[in-house]
Amino acid sequence: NLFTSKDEVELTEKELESLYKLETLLDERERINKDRKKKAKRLVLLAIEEGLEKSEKMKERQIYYRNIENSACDNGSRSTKRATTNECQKLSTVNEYRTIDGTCNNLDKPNWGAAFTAQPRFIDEVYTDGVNTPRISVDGTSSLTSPRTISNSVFKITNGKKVSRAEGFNSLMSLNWGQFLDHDIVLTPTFAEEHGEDIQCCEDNSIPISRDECLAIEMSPDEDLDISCMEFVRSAPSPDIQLNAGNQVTNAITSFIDGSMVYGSSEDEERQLKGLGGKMKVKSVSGGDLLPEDTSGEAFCTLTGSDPVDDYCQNAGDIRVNVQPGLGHLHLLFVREHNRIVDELKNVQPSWTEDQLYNEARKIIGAIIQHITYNEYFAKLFSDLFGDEIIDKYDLRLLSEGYSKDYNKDINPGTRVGVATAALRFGHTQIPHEMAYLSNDYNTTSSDTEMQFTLKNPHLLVNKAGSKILDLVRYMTTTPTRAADREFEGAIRNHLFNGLLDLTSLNIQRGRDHGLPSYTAWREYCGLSVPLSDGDWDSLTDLLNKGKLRRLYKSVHDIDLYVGGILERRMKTGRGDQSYLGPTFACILGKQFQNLKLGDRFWYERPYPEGFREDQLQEIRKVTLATVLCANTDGLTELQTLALKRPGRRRNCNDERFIPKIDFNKWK
Ligand code: HEM
Ligand SMILES: [Ca+2]
Repeated sequence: NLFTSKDEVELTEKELESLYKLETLLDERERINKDRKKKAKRLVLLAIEEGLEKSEKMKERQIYYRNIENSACDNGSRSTKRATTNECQKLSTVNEYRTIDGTCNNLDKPNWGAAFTAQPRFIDEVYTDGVNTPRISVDGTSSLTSPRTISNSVFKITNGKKVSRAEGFNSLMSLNWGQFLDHDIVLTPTFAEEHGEDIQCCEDNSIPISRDECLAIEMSPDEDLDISCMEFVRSAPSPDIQLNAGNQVTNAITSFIDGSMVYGSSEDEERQLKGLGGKMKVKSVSGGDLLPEDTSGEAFCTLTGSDPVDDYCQNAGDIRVNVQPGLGHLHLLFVREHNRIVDELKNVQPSWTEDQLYNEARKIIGAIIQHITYNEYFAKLFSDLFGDEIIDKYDLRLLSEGYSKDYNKDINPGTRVGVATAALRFGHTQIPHEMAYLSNDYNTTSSDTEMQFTLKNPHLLVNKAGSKILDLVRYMTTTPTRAADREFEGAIRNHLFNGLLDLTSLNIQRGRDHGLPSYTAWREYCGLSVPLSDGDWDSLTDLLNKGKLRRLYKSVHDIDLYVGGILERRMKTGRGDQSYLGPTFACILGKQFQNLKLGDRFWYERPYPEGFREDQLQEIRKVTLATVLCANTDGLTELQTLALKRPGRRRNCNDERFIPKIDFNKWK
């Protein structure tokens, strides 16, 4: 106790007044919280009767996941296979290598982080009926403003031009890395028709169709697009649904940062992708090895038709590989690196079997992806992703030598709903207006392809039998990303996948679909200041555009997490630069990536057998994205040391002072 009777302090009148004000404010806040809780409880009680009925109906209905029949489900039926600790103990490699579906990572909780489990939450779901009906305003009666109206008001480019501001310091590789990482930790399946076809939620782009699987988006009065209904299919409920809880959604892939987008998240996928001799399957063409062709005909991919020879749909460990060429390139890069590592290992271990080569190469690839993510993506971007405060608070710093002893089997590594549905989607602000090639003088850009024409279309990557990859890599490592701000390019805000679709509207609606609590609940969860009343807009000093928000939402407590998170002022890094993220998204992502580090038994800094021998670990610690790019890009002779940043100076790929190489003799 600071105030003992001896040194009791006499307060001035002004100080007394402030103290009194503070006490009143605190009382007021407590009352409001009590009221809010009471209101929420009443809603849940009201919903129990009607809601339970609905939840039963959802469970009974056969659920068909889009495009993933071949992975964890057989013939479209749901996989209910779950691992047990006993089964895990019987696996011969349980101490050394990850399973393909992420089971048995945690030996007490063998399904934590595994594919096809329910996404855990940081904060409980909020549904109006306690089950699956999207939330309404906290006033208890008004519905929330349409996501598209919000998008048109706050996410549109307003600088008079069509293109948003460039960041200047970060290369497009950083955009690709964010998406590649996202596709390692989460894939949320949506409903689909019985045979996998897309569900339609709007008739002729104008009239919403009434189906339980739909939440079509209403267009706004000030509309650029000539439609009055935007497609939106709801996420499929998780098989792990609890009778008396709200709807939960599924993660179809492993949450762990384990390279599942390279190898798949099920044995079936793995079998399809594995080649001979421990290597991954490739399509060998004159420009080098490319990703294998999708033969299922179900790839999320449309070819342009004008280029039938230079176009094909790729197959990889994650079904989203064809979403954009920069993402597809990273998939290809790590398949090439896997195959290169197998050759290196064979040199030093000529007697190893196919399986030994495959398993060890897969383990090294997983380690490299973890290392690049925490070392370069989180910490070395100009403007760190989180800022140093978050890096320290959430143990995100890597060791430069020795082993990590931080593994904690009580930490659930599962990708949280708030991460997948909102925080990690910050990356959508960085998407550029166009893609192109850059020639070897680093000056001449080929004619640009507007971004919307490169989506779902791998042409720029596979063009001319792979011989344009070098030009694409030059473009990706040199061109800046768009700023991580509130502006989103028309290519994704009006013409996503070259259609009439708005990614930011989808993000907001997905939050409501998944029962995400509103922005202020997340601030409270993160220990940040919270508005004291429904009308306390002034307390949102971290947000820009308060005026606009006031027109869009009835109460400060109605703001969608995605909207609040994007509009928040960005945090400062230790050097005084601006980081990428505001405090709320930084907190959500900080916690998630702490869980993915401390809750992963195979975290690469752990000792052998889960991790590596110490001398091997030192080799992995040297690797940068530039190392991997130099080793696997035909004709690339020089590159900056940090490929996620734009080049200051380019270094020779063979200069190991700047672009180090793994010494595989350590695997002897
Ligand atoms: C050209 C680039 C990109 C395109 C076209 C794209 C497109 C999409 C689409 C269509 C969705 C699903 C939206 C929905 O219906 O809910 C999505 C989800 C998502 N995106 Fe992106 N995205 C891109 C880049 C990125 C980047 C750079 C990041 C992160 C840094 C990112 C993070 C996410 C996350 C976390 C999800 C949720 C995944 C899930 O739960 O299944 N995206 N994106
Ligand atoms: Ca994974």
